[in-house]
Amino acid sequence: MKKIDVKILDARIGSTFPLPAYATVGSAGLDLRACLDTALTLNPGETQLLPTGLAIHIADPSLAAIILPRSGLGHKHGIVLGNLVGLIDSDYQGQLMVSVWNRGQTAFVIEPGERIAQLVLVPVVQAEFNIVEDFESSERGEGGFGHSGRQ
Ligand SMILES: O=c1ccn([C@H]2C[C@H](O)[C@@H](COP(=O)(O)OP(=O)(O)OP(=O)(O)O)O2)c(=O)[nH]1
Ligand SMILES: [Mg+2]
Repeated sequence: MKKIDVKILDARIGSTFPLPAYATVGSAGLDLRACLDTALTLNPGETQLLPTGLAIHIADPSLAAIILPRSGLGHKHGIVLGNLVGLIDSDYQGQLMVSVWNRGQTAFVIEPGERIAQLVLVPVVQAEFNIVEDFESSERGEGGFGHSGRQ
């Protein structure tokens, strides 16, 4: 398994709150916890930036991490991400932050240490632009945005 440097910024991580870990052998995501001192009420429509108590340094430019909502929180409680998806650059060394957005109709209470989102490591290809006048033609060409219909 790939090793990634992590700094524990809040002493509760690794003691009161477990360090993020894959829940099963096939898990893609590592759950991130809300490093809060007290419970936080997120009112309908409200967005808050929450600390996770962790910093990672991915270091390898061919990797990044994305922060995704947890499906249960998103589907059942309307708790998703204010930025929809978070992207963690391989050279970012600051605290992992989670923008939580209550897109639902009822207030939701986030408890200290609650798992609020998940982190997924993904491969990245960095590309440079090669400027051309015309592309070699493709089957799709410029068709897009539903040009092939719905069925
Ligand atoms: O949900 C998120 C999204 C981003 N970040 C951190 C890691 C990322 O590498 C950095 C910058 O994110 P991004 O490039 O998406 O934000 P920006 O608005 O373009 O800020 P910047 O000007 O710092 O690049 O913020 C988080 O901690 N959580
Ligand atoms: Mg940016």
